[in-house]
Amino acid sequence: MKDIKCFQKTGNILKFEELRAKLKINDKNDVSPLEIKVIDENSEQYGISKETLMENAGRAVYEEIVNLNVDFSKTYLFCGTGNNGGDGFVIARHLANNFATFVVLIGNERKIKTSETQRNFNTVKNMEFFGNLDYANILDDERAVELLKTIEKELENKQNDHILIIDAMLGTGITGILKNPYSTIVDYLNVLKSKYSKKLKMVSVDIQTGNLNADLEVILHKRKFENKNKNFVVKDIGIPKYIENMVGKGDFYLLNERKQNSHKGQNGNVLVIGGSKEYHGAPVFSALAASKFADIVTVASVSNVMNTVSNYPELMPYELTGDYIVQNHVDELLELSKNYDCVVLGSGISVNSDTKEFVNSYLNETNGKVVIDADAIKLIDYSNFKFKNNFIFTPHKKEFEYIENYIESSGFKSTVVLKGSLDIIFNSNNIKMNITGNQGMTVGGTGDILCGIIGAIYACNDAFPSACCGTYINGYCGDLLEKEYGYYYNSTDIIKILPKALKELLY
Ligand SMILES: NC(=O)C1=CN([C@@H]2O[C@H](COP(=O)(O)OP(=O)(O)OC[C@H]3O[C@@H](n4cnc5c(N)ncnc54)[C@H](O)[C@@H]3O)[C@@H](O)[C@H]2O)[C@H](O)CC1
Ligand SMILES: [K+]
Repeated sequence: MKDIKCFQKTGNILKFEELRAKLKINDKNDVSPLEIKVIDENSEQYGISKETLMENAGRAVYEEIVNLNVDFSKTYLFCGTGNNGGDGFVIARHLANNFATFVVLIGNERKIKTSETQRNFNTVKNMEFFGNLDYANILDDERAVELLKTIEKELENKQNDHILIIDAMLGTGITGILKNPYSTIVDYLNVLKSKYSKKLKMVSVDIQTGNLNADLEVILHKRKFENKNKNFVVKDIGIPKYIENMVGKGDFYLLNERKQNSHKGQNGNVLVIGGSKEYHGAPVFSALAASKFADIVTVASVSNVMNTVSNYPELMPYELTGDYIVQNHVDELLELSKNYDCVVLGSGISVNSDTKEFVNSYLNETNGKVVIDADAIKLIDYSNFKFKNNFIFTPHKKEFEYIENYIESSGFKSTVVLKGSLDIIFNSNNIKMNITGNQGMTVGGTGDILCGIIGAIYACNDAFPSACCGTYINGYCGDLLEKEYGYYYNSTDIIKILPKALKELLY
């Protein structure tokens, strides 16, 4: 296992708590299978390993079995090849020291899904070798029925004995309807349960498999939307609370997969609106960053910016009249925006009064996705502004002061990335922090790059995961560069290393 990074105390951690309190965001009670996958992955990165989680999970279920206070004459563990089965192997290890234990693996021994499950499976096999437990492998219905018949005989013959079935077949990884031999096993077990309700106890690990009529669900870490049993207990498996607040590699599971066999434009069209007579580099940084991820990136700006854009054939130019982007351009740019999945607005746009009018009219009228950065944040007339849910703001500390007063209002529907040594990403329902990045990133242009990356991801994804993953990627690029060059890198280096970061982080 890799080392766990130790966080440094920064002022932003207090800000995080303050914002969380203001937004009244509590820990979630019920989670989806995808959310649990994110938590597991981030736990590995920032807290405890998946192996330890599996050990804690198995141990927690074992303790619940002991709590039943029944002297089982035999315990059977039905285990799948995924991590739910892995939890089952851990339980078997604990059970076998106290009860007659029989482990059943459903599926091919060579197709065990993860290293942590494999490790626990190997131990079970060793225990079989030394006679500490019994083991059988089931590949089809026929073998399953044969074994279930022997269990039925035991229930018939031994009048006063109790038998325990542990369901470690499938957990959060189940997709679609139950396949054979699982469905045959579940149906048969349900028949046995109805015939021998007193003598047979069935306990499900995490989630009961299919419509298994379990006596108890021992749920791990948090309730899942799939948990249906009236009898359940939620067991802690040692995931530190802060993990759920961290952006990590697990968050990338929340992004849509890049479309295979796709044609141009299906993986995002981004329009960057920014730049002015004075600032020509900023929108180009945003656009170049976006172009590493999106299919088509256009820069709409004034002629001065077009000169810079023309050095990069990967960018499409759209030239506007005059020296600044102003109110006169509103209709034209609203029309142009309709051809794009996401607009990145603000880099280098400057702060004159005509531009202010443009920014306010444009944001008032657009219904599209917009990432709002830099000067655009300063120019908004907040007293007449709607924080729409398709807006992502990317302010630094000073720019955030414009927004902060509005976040408690019920009309606050936007997503915000508050940049800092510890970035805080939030909307009205979620809040997370990101710790990638380093001092080298104080160099000019990193903010422009950040909003470009977020815009490109947002073109094909939801706002909150886009904001989280974009922020993580930007800092991750800095961390890759720091490893090689210390703090001696600039924004062009970040853009150059972006493809490597994307390759490493996207699933
Ligand atoms: N934080 C936690 O809560 C932890 C939970 N743990 C346990 O891990 C499982 C989830 O494990 P995973 O490997 O993702 O999935 P499964 O074990 O559920 O199996 C997936 C496996 O099953 C096959 N499959 C999927 N659908 C079907 C179907 N309809 N019919 C038949 N077979 C199916 C497919 O091959 C999949 O690969 C969680 O529930 C917990 O028990 C960790 O141990 C600790 C942390
Ligand atoms: K299960």
